[in-house]
Amino acid sequence: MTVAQRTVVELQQLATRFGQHVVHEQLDLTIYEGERVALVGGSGTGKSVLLSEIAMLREPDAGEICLFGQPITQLTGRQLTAQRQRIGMMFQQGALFSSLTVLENIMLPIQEHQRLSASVLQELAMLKLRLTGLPDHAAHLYPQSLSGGMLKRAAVARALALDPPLLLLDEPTAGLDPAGAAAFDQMLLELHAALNLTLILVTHDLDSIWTVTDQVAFLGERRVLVKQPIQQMVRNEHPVIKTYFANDRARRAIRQEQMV
Ligand SMILES: Nc1ncnc2c1ncn2[C@@H]1O[C@H](COP(=O)(O)OP(=O)(O)OP(=O)(O)O)[C@@H](O)[C@H]1O
Repeated sequence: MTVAQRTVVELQQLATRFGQHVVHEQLDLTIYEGERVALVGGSGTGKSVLLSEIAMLREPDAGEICLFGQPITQLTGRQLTAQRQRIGMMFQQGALFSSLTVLENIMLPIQEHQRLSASVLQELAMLKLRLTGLPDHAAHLYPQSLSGGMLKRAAVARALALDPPLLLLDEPTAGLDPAGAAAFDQMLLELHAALNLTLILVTHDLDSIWTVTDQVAFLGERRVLVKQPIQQMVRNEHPVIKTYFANDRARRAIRQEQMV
């Protein structure tokens, strides 16, 4: 007997417009529990906007968004709050409060939703901090004194504060050096396995796509052209997809030849 995969995100016939500018039209996308999905596409194809619609930070102009099997338009206020807690979001610049320490930043969402003693709150926040591989002393630092890599880990720790099963990341490795980006990717894989997460990341980082994701959703022509594993995507003959991955194809072909 096959077990039906549970959908975490289902987008049906989505439209997004800014005035006359149509970003998405009749966009469909389904993401299943446990998937590690990259949202990929040319600049301006609406990847970040789509991520904020999935995060319920922006409403689409038409179409339906179902999260964890529930259409969000049918949710009451309390149900919406509950649904929001099931989504962790890491913004491109980290978006931590500069006046708070890393630990205080992580504690903030927990404080908003749960009544806990100060010591339990701190313990929980420390747990998230350690999960992302940050050293304990980072807890008491302010965001501006962190390196780029540490800042991104702190942002992930905060996104995980409420134990969300779905983690969204907007260009997580942008601005990191190759070693830092590779270490970050490894951390994402470990978090995915340890916490049974569903991951959706907007990224232009081809190394991240190959390392972290098992599915790639390609945005083009105002919709998701295709969702498939990267191994198939790089062989896709659609002209827009072919152009996007042209350099990657060449680079990896050379690497494989060198390995023979
Ligand atoms: N608040 C806004 N007001 C007007 N236009 C917007 C707004 N937010 C996004 N857009 C437009 O929507 C389009 C999609 O933007 P988005 O940032 O999602 O693209 P993207 O695919 O993430 O691009 P990139 O890869 O360059 O980050 C762009 O043309 C952008 O200018």
